[in-house]
Amino acid sequence: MRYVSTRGSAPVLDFEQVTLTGLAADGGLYVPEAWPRFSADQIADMAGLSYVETAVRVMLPFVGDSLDEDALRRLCEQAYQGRFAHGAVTPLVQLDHRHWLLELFHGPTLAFKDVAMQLLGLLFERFITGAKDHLTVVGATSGDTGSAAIDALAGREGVDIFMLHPRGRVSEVQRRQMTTVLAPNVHNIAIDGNFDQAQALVKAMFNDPGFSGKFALSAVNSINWARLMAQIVYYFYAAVRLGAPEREVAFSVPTGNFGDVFAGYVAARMGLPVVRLIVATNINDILHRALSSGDYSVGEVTPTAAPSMDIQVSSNFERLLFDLGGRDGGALSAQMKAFEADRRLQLSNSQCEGAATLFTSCRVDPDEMALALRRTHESAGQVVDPHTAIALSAARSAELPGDVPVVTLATAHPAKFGDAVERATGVRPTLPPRVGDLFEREERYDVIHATFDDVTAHIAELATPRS
Ligand SMILES: Cc1ncc(COP(=O)(O)O)c(C=O)c1O
Ligand SMILES: N[C@@H](CCOP(=O)(O)O)C(=O)O
Repeated sequence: MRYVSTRGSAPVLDFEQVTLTGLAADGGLYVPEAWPRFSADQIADMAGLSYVETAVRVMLPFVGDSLDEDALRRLCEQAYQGRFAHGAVTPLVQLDHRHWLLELFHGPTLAFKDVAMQLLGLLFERFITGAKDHLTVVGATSGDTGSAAIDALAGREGVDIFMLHPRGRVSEVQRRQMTTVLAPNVHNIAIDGNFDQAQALVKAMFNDPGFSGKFALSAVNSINWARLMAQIVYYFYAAVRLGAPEREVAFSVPTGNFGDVFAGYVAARMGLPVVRLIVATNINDILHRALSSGDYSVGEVTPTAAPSMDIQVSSNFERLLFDLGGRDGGALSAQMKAFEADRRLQLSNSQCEGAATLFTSCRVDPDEMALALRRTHESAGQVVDPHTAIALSAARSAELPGDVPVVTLATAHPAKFGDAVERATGVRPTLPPRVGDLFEREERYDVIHATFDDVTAHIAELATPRS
């Protein structure tokens, strides 16, 4: 399998290279040259498989010559056996005759990011063993990517991680999950700004030849293809358990950086019978505007009770536009350059029509989010987190064909957002014992101005240059 950049001019890479590279040299994102496709029989054969075996089947076509099947299986066993608090890794919970929750928060840091990050940490370890250069991982987080990446990489040989988070705009649990990890290779940076600024700084580091020439940079955000690849698995795992390939399934996904829902899009392109992907946003609704009217224009980022979705510029939307626009790297490069200059982009008719065949979007405001939290608690006895509540609200209002089952992705444990959950339901969710004495631990992080020069100077002081 070979990977091409959405902007058409970066080198074509294999899976190992793409995992270590992060952002493409032309500023684009890597995608597989073609989507692998499973037949209905191959999907039917996934019935009854464990999570690990499903993961091997789904990911094998993507890893090419970089890993053989046994090596991939060993990595999946290491990532998913024993690291997740539920034997099914991502269990399905039925809410009523039609609605299901796909619980993605049973990993070590209580959010869906663990599913991909546990594997990514192992892939980094395998691919950098024996490499001459020390890896400098740079990332931006609105709360969950940071803690999951730090858990996966803390203490690993040959890699340092620098994680930028918007100061005061993540929940206290999220912040502590990052800042109480005191391993010497972990460096937390709080910036005075929002997630979009943090993400723009990280992309600027990759795009700056001086900085990216000096350090062997890599990414843990969903700009890294390997992150998305690992997230495709749970769409197959859930849909097959609900009767795919004979039965169609819809998914509702709380969306910020468009990574999770793009993984669902890839699953559909691979042959999974996904009848609809519901893109649920909070009031930071650029994706809802883009999908409902073609208007992808950046507004202010407004802090909400679902802070991990307080995002306007959604990295992975570029991957969708590339695929929907006939995979024309030159044309997309021009479209994205205009977007970067003007902060607005109008989707073409073919992009709008292509998106409409699979995606539905919904903007959920704070009252609707709180109502969904309360109703889910009262009617199904389930306490969900604010991000999940947004997707549940969207799932219940979407118009869908027949009696197709609707799976809402439960992306975080409610205890990560205890205050918001308690306000809506009166119930204070407790942190599971596996996160231990989070509130007693010492915190360590640096506060840095959100400028390229300040942040890169700070990283340059601590990182190991290329040899
Ligand atoms: C709990 C939670 N839900 C939803 C999202 C949105 O996911 P994505 O950025 O992949 O769209 C995030 C952040 O990524 C998150 O942390
Ligand atoms: N919501 C994310 C933001 C980063 O998204 P990613 O999927 O691109 O890593 C977070 O919680 O950090």
